[in-house]
Amino acid sequence: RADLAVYGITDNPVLFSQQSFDILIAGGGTAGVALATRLAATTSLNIGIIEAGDLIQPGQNALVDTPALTGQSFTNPNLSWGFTTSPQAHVGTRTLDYPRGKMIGGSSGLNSMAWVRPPRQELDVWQRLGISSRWSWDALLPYMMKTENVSLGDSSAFPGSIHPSGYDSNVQGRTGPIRVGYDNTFSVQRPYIQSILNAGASLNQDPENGTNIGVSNSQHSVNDLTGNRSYATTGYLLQNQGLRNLLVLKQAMVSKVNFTKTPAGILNATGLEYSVGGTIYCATASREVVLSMGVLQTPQILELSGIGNKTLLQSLGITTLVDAPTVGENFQDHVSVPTTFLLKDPAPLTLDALEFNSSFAIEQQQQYLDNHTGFFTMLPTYSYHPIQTFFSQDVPKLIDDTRAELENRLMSPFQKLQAEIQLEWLQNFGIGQIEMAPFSGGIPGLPVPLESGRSYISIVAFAQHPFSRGSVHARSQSILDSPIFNPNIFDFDFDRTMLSMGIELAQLIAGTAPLSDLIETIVNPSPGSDLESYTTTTLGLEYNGIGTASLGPQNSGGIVSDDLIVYGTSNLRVVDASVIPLHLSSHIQSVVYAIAEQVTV
Ligand SMILES: Cc1cc2nc3c(=O)[nH]c(=O)nc-3n(C[C@H](O)[C@H](O)[C@H](O)COP(=O)(O)OP(=O)(O)OC[C@H]3O[C@@H](n4cnc5c(N)ncnc54)[C@H](O)[C@@H]3O)c2cc1C
Repeated sequence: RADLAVYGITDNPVLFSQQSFDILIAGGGTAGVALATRLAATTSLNIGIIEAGDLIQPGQNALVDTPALTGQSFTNPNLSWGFTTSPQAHVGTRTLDYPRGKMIGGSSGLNSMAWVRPPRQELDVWQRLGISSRWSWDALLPYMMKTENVSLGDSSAFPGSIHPSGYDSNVQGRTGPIRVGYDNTFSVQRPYIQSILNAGASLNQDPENGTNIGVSNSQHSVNDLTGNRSYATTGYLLQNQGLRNLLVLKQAMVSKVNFTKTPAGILNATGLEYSVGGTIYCATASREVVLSMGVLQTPQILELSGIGNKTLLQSLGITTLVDAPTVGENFQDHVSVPTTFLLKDPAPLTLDALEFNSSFAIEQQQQYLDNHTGFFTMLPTYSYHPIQTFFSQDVPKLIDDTRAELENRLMSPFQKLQAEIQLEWLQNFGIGQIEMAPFSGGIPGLPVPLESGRSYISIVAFAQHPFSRGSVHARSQSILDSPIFNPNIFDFDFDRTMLSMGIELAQLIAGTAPLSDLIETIVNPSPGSDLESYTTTTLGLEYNGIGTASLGPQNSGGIVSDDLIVYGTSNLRVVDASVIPLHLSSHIQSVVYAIAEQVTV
């Protein structure tokens, strides 16, 4: 097979349309870039990617590179799509921001870099949903390892940790494209860790080995050689720029998948339609088309291409090619609530000091430039806990209440099965229900504002297995109109209860020595305030959305088969976070990369 006439990265839509591709990928994000680069490097297939965002070169934008600046890019229109939810009925009609990466590398260039391995049980349970063991822990582990290059670093700073001597090369990858480091800069995280252990949490020396319960030295997708983010662009694409069978078109919007129909009525994807500056172009693929546009836009493009709920498509004036009522349904994400505590003066140095102590900020900037370490590389520590660890007395009532809530609901068989599994998990000591993450510093925008010149610790609780299910659907026939996105937050009271427990747990940790010795007072929620209204105004999503083009049998609501092919088509595949059927007690980028790594064509 001849190589492409042009390869690398281009912004020329005409040149792109003239190439002979075997495979076209819509969306050059986390999964899209990982998949394209692997396929191009290991096969002779000609691969094209169409990405709406730009290429951000290493060193070009500190908001992408610098760990401690994570969060500042979330609403930056040059880097993020900046989606907003529909008004949320159960939280006072609030709308919430929902950032998604808009650049080559997608959300891997925007995210908070937590690198977490999900637990074995939570992947293996997919088989109960009718999904093949091809997606089990044992099957995915080699790919989770293949994507990572874990650097041991100096983790002796972490209280109680035996790394690197506890490092297990049977489960940790050492040669993959994404550089992963252990945290090595701690400020108030250190007393926090001692306090959460003193409050009853366990220490986990080996969280990558199938059980992630307890406190461990956290990993992040940060390159310890540069102190910068490691992501799909730097790890996969820029390392493979010489591949003559890979071409990326940047700053172009995919607007539709083109199909022909076989005599048997099966759709055959022939290529993609895309627009640049209002002009429509087409590129063709002789073998297959892959959708990797992420959890909100993959279902949107399916619908715009005629695959979705027939009634909805009719209302938008779109001809239905495959009636697939569950496209865009089954959305799940973790929900979170923050607490903040004012530290006594003189306080330990926190990230707040970068704002009010200019000599410290200059010193840290220099350390970051010289040694690639220090406060500019600092990210939150995270840990996972079953509710039994801290709230065992509440579990029986919680289960009864949730069961009663479920009995009154109209649910699809797929949802019912998921809910049954989640109920069982409430009695399972190996399933994390609450993630706790301490941030060294205050969080702006909460009801009680930050006092300048003072230092804080913030503790955020994240519910890992909400029962609520949301949806995302096309708003119109145009890809330029953002989809209607309803995460349906707190549709189940269970989810609210989890966050109330999270606030209680944060207060327990902050009230336990040695952290308690450092704290002057709790600031948010303010003492005596109404917790329900506090949670309503301050809750957030964790941006780990999944499930909108789910793996699963077609007759129970799955959109893609075990090989990720969309039902009703012969060669349209979805490879991104949309295919994950049931939420995991972990951040998910490591799983998204592994899914892309596992695809063979
Ligand atoms: C703010 C934030 C923080 C997060 N924090 C963490 C974390 O700390 N740890 C963790 O593990 N996970 C985290 N996540 C989740 C994780 O990053 C994502 O789940 C994962 O990156 C999703 O990968 P994806 O391939 O599904 O989609 P993406 O990486 O989002 O890729 C989709 C790509 O498609 C492109 N695209 C969309 N529509 C079009 C179109 N019409 N035409 C052309 N291109 C298009 C987008 O621009 C994007 O590049 C976070 C996510 C966000 C957004």
